[in-house]
Amino acid sequence: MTDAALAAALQNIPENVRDRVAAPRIAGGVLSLVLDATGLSISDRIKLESQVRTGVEGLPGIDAVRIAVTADKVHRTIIAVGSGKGGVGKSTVSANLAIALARTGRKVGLVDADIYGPSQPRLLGSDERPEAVEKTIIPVEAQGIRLLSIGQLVDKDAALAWRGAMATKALGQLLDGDWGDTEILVVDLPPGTGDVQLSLMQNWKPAGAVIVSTPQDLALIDARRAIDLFNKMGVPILGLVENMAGYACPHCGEMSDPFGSGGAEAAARSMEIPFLGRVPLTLAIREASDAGRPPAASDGEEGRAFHAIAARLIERMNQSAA
Ligand SMILES: Nc1ncnc2c1ncn2[C@@H]1O[C@H](COP(=O)(O)OP(=O)(O)OP(=O)(O)O)[C@@H](O)[C@H]1O
Repeated sequence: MTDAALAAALQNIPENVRDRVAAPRIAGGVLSLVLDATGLSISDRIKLESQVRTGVEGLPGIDAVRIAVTADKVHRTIIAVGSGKGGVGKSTVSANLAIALARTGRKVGLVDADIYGPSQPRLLGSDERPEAVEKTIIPVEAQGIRLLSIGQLVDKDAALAWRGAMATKALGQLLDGDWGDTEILVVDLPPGTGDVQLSLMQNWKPAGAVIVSTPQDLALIDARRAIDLFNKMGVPILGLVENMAGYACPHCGEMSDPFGSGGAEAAARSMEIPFLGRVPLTLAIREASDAGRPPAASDGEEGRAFHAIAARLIERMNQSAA
């Protein structure tokens, strides 16, 4: 009878989730089994357990059901995106880099931890509010990536007034969100070298950092400071991105270099860090970004720089993992 009851119970579990069931047995009318929820988000895990329970509960020979849910830890690579000062396009680069990485087939998430200007919801054209299950926030989906932003949790002015402890607590909520099978988590940091940066490095150990700078000397001096901090904390610099490098005339497309050219690449060389590439200053990038249409999400000319930078970043990640 027990064998027959067990066979009937397994038959009643939907076929697409049967692979996740292990060690089923019936003893004293209690059906027990192990359910493998590896890679699933909390809400999908709850759905899976309920599907199995609904399938087997009340069948002849089964008085009670005990399900042990297990999950292997998904290996996740955290990439911090920092800059020495504000306004250099760190958020623009983070968003487009995350999208470009996702377009290579990886599962990518973006954490907007910039308490001074959480702009990712606007850049990704998403005004969806994330929900929470069992106090864990579930990222929203936008432009092929998953997103959690401080800007989704509180209004802009509230975040601006935060000091140390509050900002790091918020960072924790974002990073410990329900990222499911996300493989790469890009973290858009506030500019400079403050509590959020320190907390990220101490508590989440990013695999590496990408530094964004403009070609101006001043920005590069600031960038060096950010690089120093990552170095001191033992976080490898994956590379430097030069943003707003050269101005593309919106009429004729001709490039000019109001701030000189090659400065960031030379600086990267002198600091012995990889140069990941440059993104030109163009009206099209600004307009698309402001309209919530990140250039990297389309195949147009403007996205090309970001795709090339993502490809170089992947090479670097592979090298530093080897
Ligand atoms: N390559 C670019 N071409 C044209 N405009 C750009 C480019 N990169 C960024 N911008 C524009 O510059 C402004 C600042 O960019 P962004 O918000 O990404 O900078 P940030 O460094 O994250 O700033 P903050 O530190 O204030 O958050 C935005 O209006 C953005 O659209």
